[in-house]
Amino acid sequence: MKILTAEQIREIDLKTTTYENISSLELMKRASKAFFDWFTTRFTDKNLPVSVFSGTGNNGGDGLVVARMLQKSGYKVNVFIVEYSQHYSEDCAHNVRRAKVENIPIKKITSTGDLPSLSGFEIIIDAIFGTGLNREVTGIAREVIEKINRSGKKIISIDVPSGLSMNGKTYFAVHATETVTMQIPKLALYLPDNRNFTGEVYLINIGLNETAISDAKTAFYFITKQEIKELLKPLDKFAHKGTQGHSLLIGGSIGKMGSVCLASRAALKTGCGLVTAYVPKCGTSVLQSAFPEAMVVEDRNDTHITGIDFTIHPDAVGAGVGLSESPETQHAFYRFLQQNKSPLVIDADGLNILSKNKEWLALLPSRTILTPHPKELSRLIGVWNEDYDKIYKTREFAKKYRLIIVLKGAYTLIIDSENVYVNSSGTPALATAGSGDVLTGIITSLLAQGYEPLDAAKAGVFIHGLTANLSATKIHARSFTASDIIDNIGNAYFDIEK
Ligand SMILES: NC(=O)C1=CN([C@@H]2O[C@H](COP(=O)(O)OP(=O)(O)OC[C@H]3O[C@@H](n4cnc5c(N)ncnc54)[C@H](OP(=O)(O)O)[C@@H]3O)[C@@H](O)[C@H]2O)[C@H](O)CC1
Ligand SMILES: [K+]
Repeated sequence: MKILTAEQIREIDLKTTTYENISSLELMKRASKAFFDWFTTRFTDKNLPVSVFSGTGNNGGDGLVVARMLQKSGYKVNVFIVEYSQHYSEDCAHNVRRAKVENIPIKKITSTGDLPSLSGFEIIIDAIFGTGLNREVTGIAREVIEKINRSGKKIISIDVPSGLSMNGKTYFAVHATETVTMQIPKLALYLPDNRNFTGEVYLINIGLNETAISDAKTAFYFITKQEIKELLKPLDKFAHKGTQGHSLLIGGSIGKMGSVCLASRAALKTGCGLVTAYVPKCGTSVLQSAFPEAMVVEDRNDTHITGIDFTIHPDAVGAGVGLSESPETQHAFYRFLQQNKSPLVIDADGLNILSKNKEWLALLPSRTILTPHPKELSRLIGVWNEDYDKIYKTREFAKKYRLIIVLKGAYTLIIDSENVYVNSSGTPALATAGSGDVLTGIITSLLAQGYEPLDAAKAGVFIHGLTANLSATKIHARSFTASDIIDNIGNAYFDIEK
């Protein structure tokens, strides 16, 4: 699914009205009806007093249409027009007139004295600014947003939280509980810096013209379940362990053997046929008892890896989990990188070793997958000012070394030399020890099964996140563990293939 800019969305609006011969008012009604349907399926108590804060543009127009629909269906609605401009868009002005005819309580807010008390409302619908925001919020609009943010009420933002910048850092905006955006994902809605403004983000279909959308060019994409369903290979009925790929996980050191167990279990649960773990001697009995399905090749050293030598021919390698950064391990890792030709995933200490030896990045096979969290990324590419800067620097880095970067976060990003993919699955429950080790195992397994690296990264990240969505009502987010991720990989496959 494409992620587009505000300008591109405005263009698609225009094309939709032209191609389908409908007015912009009709399109506004379509968008508002989609929001109304979303809202009324969640908030069924019509006695719940709702306040709609509308601006003077088309976002405000949406708010007014929604207010009219809510009142018509029996909800108690009050509209407050935040008159930050004397200029009303045509469609907004039309709906102000209609709302007055329909006796909807409307109050204009033009100065501080007009600020209403919010104590009587349970829900605030934020329709002050949408994607037309083009400068910092000041004046009465700022005062209203400050008051809304202090109210402690549930705030549902139409399209985007008012004040959210579409193409740079946002310093001030509505702190929405939920944001219900019109069909096209906007990058700003999925950036870590903006998490406090967007709340939970929902996409609603408003029937924009598909041709207009497909004509739009972008380098930003939103990974959807449908896309992953289409890229998953069917299981060959004559499959046997020799044909389903052989994953090799390299890592572990004294006290950090669990990471290799988790990565190895995850690899097998993701469907590869064979798993081998390359570990220091201290890890052999740990692996063999914790995860008997894995084969083990042990290093000559007891506590950490000092020479990565093996005779097997893995279809993919996942290296770095629990590896440690001891000098002998670094040297062993260097020699491994010099001779490795298998598709490769590098995580954790493997990334930190690369950060200390950046010239080794040139040894990585093309389309090697690195899976840093933001701290590990900053050690690789240096610091960044804000999320947009981070994305562009990461894409440059991916381009320079022909890599795929899986940048873990609330919305994990997958960045290669051209494009940026935003993962749509996952919950905060994934922020748990070993979650990254499991992701390494999942992606290594998909690589071993023959998926192209970019597909392996996208499917791996989506499946990893989906396990948390599927567990959300069964396992409390606080007690969701890395092993729960592994135990739910099969359920994720069922859910995707459904
Ligand atoms: N396809 C869709 O997604 C559809 C979305 N719709 C809704 O339309 C809005 C976008 O509406 P737009 O009229 O372009 O702009 P806004 O309503 O977001 O803003 C209104 C005007 O406010 C001015 N502005 C911008 N920044 C500020 C500021 N900081 N302070 C004061 N005023 C500001 C600006 O006008 P200027 O002339 O002053 O530049 C804005 O135009 C979208 O978000 C959806 O909610 C459609 O309803 C249907 C299709
Ligand atoms: K809004």
